[in-house]
Amino acid sequence: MATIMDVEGLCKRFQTSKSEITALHEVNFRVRQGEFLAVIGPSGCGKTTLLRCIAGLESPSLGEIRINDRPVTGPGTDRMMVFQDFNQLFPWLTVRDNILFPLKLVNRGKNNIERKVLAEYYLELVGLADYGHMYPHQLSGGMKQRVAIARALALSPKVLLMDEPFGSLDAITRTNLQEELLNIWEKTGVTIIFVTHNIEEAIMLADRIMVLKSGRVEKLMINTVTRPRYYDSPEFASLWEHLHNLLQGRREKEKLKGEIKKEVGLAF
Ligand SMILES: Nc1ncnc2c1ncn2[C@@H]1O[C@H](COP(=O)(O)OP(=O)(O)OP(=O)(O)O)[C@@H](O)[C@H]1O
Repeated sequence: MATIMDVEGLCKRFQTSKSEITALHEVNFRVRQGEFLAVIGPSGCGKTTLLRCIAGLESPSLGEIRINDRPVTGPGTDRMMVFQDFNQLFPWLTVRDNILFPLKLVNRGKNNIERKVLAEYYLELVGLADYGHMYPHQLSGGMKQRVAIARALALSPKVLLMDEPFGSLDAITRTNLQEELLNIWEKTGVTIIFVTHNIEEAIMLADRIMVLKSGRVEKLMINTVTRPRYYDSPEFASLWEHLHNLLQGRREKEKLKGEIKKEVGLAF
């Protein structure tokens, strides 16, 4: 499939009053049209910064991000973001109006009737057709996240950026929403970049998994587990262990131990 996004030599530095923090070092990768890419890594490794750079909410210190060969220079409706926070909806608007508001803002749809049809379509897509009249405070966390997904998708983004969207949900709701997201992804064909701390979630959802460590791409690998995926399958467990070891740095430690042993052996 065609490449939709190129990230080339991306570096991001933040200047604080005391020091300079390099959140991303020379990050390079491509994303294919319709791909589901998961980004995992320890806290502070640069996952959110990477998404914010792609969203155009941060500008790179060096390097470039291109969507369909066009450099990203700021936010745009071709890249919509869904956050972890349940409070990303407008609390004074109903669920339906939360979806309609950005549609009106960017003038999507010919008129109000067409926009309402669009809003209903996306409410139905996320399983909330009967909840359009309700206000965010009347919804559960999982329902709020579904509205946020519907609101983002209604703008027909080329890339959906998701920053730990299910991170604050209980395990059962999280699993349900993962399944629903896969259905939505299949129906819409949207390209998704999904940040998570959770190895299982990355394996369950993604076509490829990027491991970020200290702002560098440690590994970008194809998810070889065949779909539909099951937590208790041997191939799932084997990839989980591999990723877990990568995140824990076990490989490097073992390599280092081996090298020390060799040196000690040589010395004596
Ligand atoms: N606006 C900012 N100003 C200064 N430093 C920042 C800023 N934003 C991020 N950083 C720093 O950049 C590094 C990467 O942060 P980032 O939020 O991208 O990590 P993360 O992998 O998303 O972490 P977490 O998983 O905990 O959300 C951290 O050291 C963080 O302190």
